[in-house]
Amino acid sequence: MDSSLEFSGSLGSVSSLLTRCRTFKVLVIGDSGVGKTCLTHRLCAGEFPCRSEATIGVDFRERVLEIDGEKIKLQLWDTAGQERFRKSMVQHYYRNVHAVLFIYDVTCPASFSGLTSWVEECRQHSLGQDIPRFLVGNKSDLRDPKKTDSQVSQERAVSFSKAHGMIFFETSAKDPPKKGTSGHTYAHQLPQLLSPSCALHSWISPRSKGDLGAIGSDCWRTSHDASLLHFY
Ligand SMILES: Nc1nc2c(ncn2[C@@H]2O[C@H](COP(=O)(O)OP(=O)(O)OP(=O)(O)O)[C@@H](O)[C@H]2O)c(=O)[nH]1
Repeated sequence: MDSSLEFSGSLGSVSSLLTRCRTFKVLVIGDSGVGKTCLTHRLCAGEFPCRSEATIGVDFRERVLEIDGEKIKLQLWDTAGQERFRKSMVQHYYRNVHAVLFIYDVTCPASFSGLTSWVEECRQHSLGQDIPRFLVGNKSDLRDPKKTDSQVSQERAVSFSKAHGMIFFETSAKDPPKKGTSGHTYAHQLPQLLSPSCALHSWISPRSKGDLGAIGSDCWRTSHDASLLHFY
């Protein structure tokens, strides 16, 4: 082989090694129909899908973010909410997870009550307390300030998130909220919520490898850009 070709070939593989980005696995769980597929689609494709069917097993969506000059790949695992579509795959979901999003539908109190079984599933799969957890109330575009009884109040969600060491926010995969509602954060801001500049940074940074114990939700809260988290 021509030696110059050989040389440029090896340079190519070195550069592909250098540009390979670190990948972070984010597990998305919650009852069926709360909008996990739509949210992950919004985050990765930037739009609300015109059609969405029940997820069978798991779907993967990826988004590359540049954080502190480094390219980071978020790999979102959109898991099935229906028990019959999860079956024996569940243990694979929990392997090497970097963060978990617990999703509920703000207009469906049953999906909020269902969160306890998702927390329990995490416990059964020995998810460490150092793994960042987010509580996400989806479909805030459907929130009606006049129908408070049939919706999940933000106070209730804040209290749940505190009890379980989660960061809470409401969002909509679809539309902005109606006038008169508050506390909304757009879905496309979620990558920032997961960004190393708030918490993943200290977590993934090689120099803080020995410091995992210090990375709890309080640390996330205080280091966050407060404008993204309307409740804290
Ligand atoms: N208005 C509104 N509808 C939404 C929103 N997100 C999802 N939906 C609708 O809710 C329904 C269920 O959405 P999916 O994303 O398929 O729900 P899922 O949680 O992935 O459901 P499974 O795959 O069964 O676990 C669909 O009809 C969506 O169009 C939202 O933010 N606002």
